Amino acid sequence: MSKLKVRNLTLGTGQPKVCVSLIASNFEELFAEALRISKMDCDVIEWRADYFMYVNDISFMRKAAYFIRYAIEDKPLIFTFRTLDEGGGQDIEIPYYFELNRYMVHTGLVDIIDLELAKLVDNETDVVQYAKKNNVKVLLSAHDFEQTPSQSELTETIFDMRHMGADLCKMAVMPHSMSDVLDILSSANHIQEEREEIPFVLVGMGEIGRLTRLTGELFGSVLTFASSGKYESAPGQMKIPELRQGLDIIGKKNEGALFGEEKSR
Ligand SMILES: O=C1C[C@@](O)(C(=O)O)C[C@@H](O)[C@@H]1O
Repeated sequence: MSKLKVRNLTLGTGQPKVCVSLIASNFEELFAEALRISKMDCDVIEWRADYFMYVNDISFMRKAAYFIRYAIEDKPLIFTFRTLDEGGGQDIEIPYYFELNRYMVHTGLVDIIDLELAKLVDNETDVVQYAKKNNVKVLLSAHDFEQTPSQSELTETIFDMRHMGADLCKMAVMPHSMSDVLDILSSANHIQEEREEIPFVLVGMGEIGRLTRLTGELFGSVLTFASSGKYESAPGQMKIPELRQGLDIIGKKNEGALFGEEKSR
């Protein structure tokens, strides 16, 4: 598993790190949720800004980001604006999508920006280079809420993301059968075996996809998303205690001799 260091956290060692999404529509809710989530047993926080009603006001966005950073202290923060096409809460104009991400990099308050691969393929932007120049990591993502693409499509998409400069590559898709789940896991296994240097996340959403949220230590996904207890940012997310329990059971800690590694969390 390839390693990616963000603040004091190293993704890609031991168990997948647990991320909770911060969802709020107004300032009052944002304050309350940021403080509540900051006390949870998670490793990373994702601000899903597509649920925030002031997203078109850049100075409000800066204030909101300041408050989140204050509340979560030193925890790594992913800035995500998820568009409707990919299961998000609202849309914004494409030029503003890039401007907003650029601006979040500029504030120095976020550690990772999540950019949708499809937006980068279809539009000219220097936001990836800008983030890298400013030491903000780039997560490229793709979502399919309808189906699970073939195993080779999953794998190739992750490789394409890496090729386009992603520090972290993520796909979340919808399985409808256990053979879809196996395709997701097989693709993950292939990526970890063939391209060990790529930090990635492959998620199967929905109830039957849950297995993929638990098996990162075995199949290479470096991050897993949990429900905040109040909101799920995608179907199939578990609450943190049950997710942690599952990660402990499925992880390698009982197989030290077999895997030849020390458990680390
Ligand atoms: O891309 C992802 C993964 C996710 O869709 C999930 O399935 O847990 C949840 C989203 O908030 C996040 O941006």
